[in-house]
Amino acid sequence: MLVGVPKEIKNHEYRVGLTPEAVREYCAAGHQVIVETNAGQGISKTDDDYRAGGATIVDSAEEVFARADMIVKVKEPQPNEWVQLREGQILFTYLHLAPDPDQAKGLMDAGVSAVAYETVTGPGGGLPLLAPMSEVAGRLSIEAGAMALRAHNGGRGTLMGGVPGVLPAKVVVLGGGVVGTQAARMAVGLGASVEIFDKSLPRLRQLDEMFQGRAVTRYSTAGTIEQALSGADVVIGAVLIPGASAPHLVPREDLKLMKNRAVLVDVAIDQGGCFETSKPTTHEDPTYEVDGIIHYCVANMPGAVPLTSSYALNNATLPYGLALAERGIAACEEDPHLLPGLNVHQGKIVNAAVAESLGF
Ligand SMILES: NC(=O)C1=CN([C@@H]2O[C@H](COP(=O)(O)OP(=O)(O)OC[C@H]3O[C@@H](n4cnc5c(N)ncnc54)[C@H](O)[C@@H]3O)[C@@H](O)[C@H]2O)C=CC1
Ligand SMILES: CC(=O)C(=O)O
Ligand SMILES: [Mg+2]
Repeated sequence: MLVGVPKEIKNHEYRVGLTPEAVREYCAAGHQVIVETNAGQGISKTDDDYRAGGATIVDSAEEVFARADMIVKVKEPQPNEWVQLREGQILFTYLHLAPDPDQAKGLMDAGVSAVAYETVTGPGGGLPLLAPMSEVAGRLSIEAGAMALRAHNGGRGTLMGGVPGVLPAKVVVLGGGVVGTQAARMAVGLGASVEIFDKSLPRLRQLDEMFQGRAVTRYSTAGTIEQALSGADVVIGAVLIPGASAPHLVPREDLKLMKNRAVLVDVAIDQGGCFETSKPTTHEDPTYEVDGIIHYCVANMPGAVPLTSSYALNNATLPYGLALAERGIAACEEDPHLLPGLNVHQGKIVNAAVAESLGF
């Protein structure tokens, strides 16, 4: 198969769909890979590094989209990319279609077969192609929250770990999955006081074991979340219902329960966000304020640490990408875990949770 890698074009997105090492694996398996010139610039990989892996470098994204049988990307295609996709072509990337009907329509109109990283499932449960970026974003969320708490950034001016004689910040984590666990680990490491909320009792039990009292767990209801908001300096939004738009766990009226200039970091923004007042922001202008509360809602957080993120992503996507390159879209029919990844095919949304969430 001819596999194509365009340079990412989303705001401050420096990751790349395939690393030179991954290109080498595709080529060793008998595939050809074309890479847009400078696609690896954000991870300090040159065109020569890609050539050494076996790739052919082409001058434009247009050429990649026109020639490749499968496009491997990181972020959802942007409007000028939708129109270059075509029937019979495979797109393998993050899509997050549930809160994005315009993109869904663009991909349906293009006729492309689009496999979304975030809805591929794992043999032991979980979302193996979302997990590595959730690890990155979870860890980054505490750095983002700590930065936003600083006075010159509009925040309350609380230091995460406090100092002897002064209380640490209180961090409330909504959702104790991959993002939430990594966020809690970083917050605990900085010495913050940490509460983790989830709806799954088995998950809360695992977290209780894991943190050994350094973070406390709470069952997630509207009432318990309201109680936690009043003391919070930073709230991390990390819930997920796979394929669906995130539930709004904090309505606007609850912002008044919070301390002035506290911070909300909505990692779940790519699924629409779990705070009513969230709207996607970019690395260029990551925060805004509503009712005295600072909101950080960057939808491609791992793009800020592209070296770590591109390698972590490729480690997870490589076997699935190779299967698609080998067997085409039939690989989805043959693998019950890759099948839920197929979101768009022959002009239709074919993942039930995504279709339902879009109202299609
Ligand atoms: N903004 C960004 O750059 C990035 C965003 N993400 C997003 O972060 C979100 C979380 O991802 P993961 O941690 O991998 O998901 P996950 O599936 O590992 O964890 C989600 C957790 O939320 C819990 N949950 C569901 N409903 C809940 C409720 N009402 N209250 C409390 N907990 C609830 C689930 O039980 C589960 O433990 C996703 O939307 C994902 O797309 C992930 C990576 C990067
Ligand atoms: C998961 C996702 O949306 C990201 O890594 O940007
Ligand atoms: Mg995202």
